Amino acid sequence: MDLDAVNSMSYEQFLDIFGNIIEKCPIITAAVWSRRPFSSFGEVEDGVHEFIESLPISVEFLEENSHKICTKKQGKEGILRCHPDLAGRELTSGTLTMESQEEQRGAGLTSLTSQERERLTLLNTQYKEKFGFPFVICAKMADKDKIMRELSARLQNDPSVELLIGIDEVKKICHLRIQDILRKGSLLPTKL
Ligand SMILES: NC(=O)N[C@H]1NC(=O)NC1=O
Repeated sequence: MDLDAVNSMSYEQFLDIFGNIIEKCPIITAAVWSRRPFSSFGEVEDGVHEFIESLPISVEFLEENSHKICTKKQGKEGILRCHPDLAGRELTSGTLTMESQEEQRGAGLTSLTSQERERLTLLNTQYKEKFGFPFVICAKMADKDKIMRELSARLQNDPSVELLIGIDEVKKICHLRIQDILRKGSLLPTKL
């Protein structure tokens, strides 16, 4: 299978293969299909990035009777909220997506000591209480020690900064998931 094969896929086939390149957000893949024909696999990724970037993040202040009313626009946060906690409930209950299961296993999160699991759970809870979305990091580019360190450090960030870091991590996860699909399906990219 090559780029021509991908370009000739129905949207159902495209979704079957690329539907989870952004965790539990097949709507993004479904939208990107409209951009065919792709002239490189990088264009699939560009389509994903553009979709994500088009989602709002800003906090708007409206004036009403001289009172400021804050209306949050939460598109990008929604993408982060589709991600499971690292070493969280879904890992324990076996309900992670195949991709996430593999990524978390690779980072050593399936073989934590009970002390490590407790610490990670505590940090994840503190993070979600502060930011309102889960801590997201590209697990394939980390190991359990790096994940703990980053989680502690990122807890200190400002919410607006943390949102951007989280979205950057989502893009890294997406890149590696596409690479994985290409490798497993012998879809070798000519330029990515
Ligand atoms: N919370 C979080 O970072 N989740 C993820 N990271 C990753 O690499 N795969 C995930 O599911």
